[in-house]
Amino acid sequence: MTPFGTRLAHAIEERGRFCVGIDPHAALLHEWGLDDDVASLERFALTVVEAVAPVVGIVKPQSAFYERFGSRGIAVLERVVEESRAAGALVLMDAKRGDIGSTSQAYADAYLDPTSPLGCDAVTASPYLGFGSLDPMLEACRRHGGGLFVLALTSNKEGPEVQHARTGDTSVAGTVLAHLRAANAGAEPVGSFGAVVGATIGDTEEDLDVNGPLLVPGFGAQGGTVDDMARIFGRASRWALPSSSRDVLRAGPDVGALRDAARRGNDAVRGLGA
Ligand SMILES: O=C(O)c1cc(=O)[nH]c(=O)n1[C@@H]1O[C@H](COP(=O)(O)O)[C@@H](O)[C@H]1O
Repeated sequence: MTPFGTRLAHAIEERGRFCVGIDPHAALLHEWGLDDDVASLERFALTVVEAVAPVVGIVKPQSAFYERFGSRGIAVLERVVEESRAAGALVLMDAKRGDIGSTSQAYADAYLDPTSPLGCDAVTASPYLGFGSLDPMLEACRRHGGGLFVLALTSNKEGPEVQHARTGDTSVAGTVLAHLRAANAGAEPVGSFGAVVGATIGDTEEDLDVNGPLLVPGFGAQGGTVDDMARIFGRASRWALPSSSRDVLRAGPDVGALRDAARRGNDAVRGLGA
């Protein structure tokens, strides 16, 4: 199986680096003139897939917005995964999973095994039970050509209390980044193990070059700009995936308007890393 890093590099080359988040917020369902029920969830999510999955390199459904409808919401999420991949987009499941190793194995089986109903190209993970607890997910990525995006410096204002905490000279975020750098050592053109670094974090002294992709949420609705990303990421922006949900989704429900919004986002970040 071709490694995720290689597949991602092709996707960026062919379609661009912009990632669209498929997050059916209750407020957005309302803005689209829909009810807050599972039929509306399905209409919303599949309209977004139809509009953006044929044109962007990667989409990121946030699992929580589907989970809140129970098993029927998860069934919609399965269709989002399947139809996005059929339209040629990579699917990054935003589930932010992390647990003791034996349970991490079950998360790996759920999201990274291609035979699973929710099998995706990549998944987000939380390292706060210790980076080593994610080993079953890393191993599944190696086996199946999947990718993992591990929280390092998140876009929310509460993140620093944990992520900037230091032991000796090293911050929690620095430790996560060092583990990712080791996991990606020697990979070409880029590794399969990415970091999540918000567009809103401001200047950082951490070395963001992990020879892996950087998922960069916080672009758009949370205030992050292209200039911020160019400044914060420097040469690491070569593999940055700026991600936006609400900013694009507000353009719906018209398929053409949604697609235009995705194209505008893609164009805006094209020059990053040049
Ligand atoms: O992992 C993520 O995607 C993520 C990490 C982070 O640090 N901040 C963050 O906002 N996210 C996710 O990115 C999306 C941001 O949505 P918008 O603010 O609407 O663009 C949501 O799905 C968040 O859960």
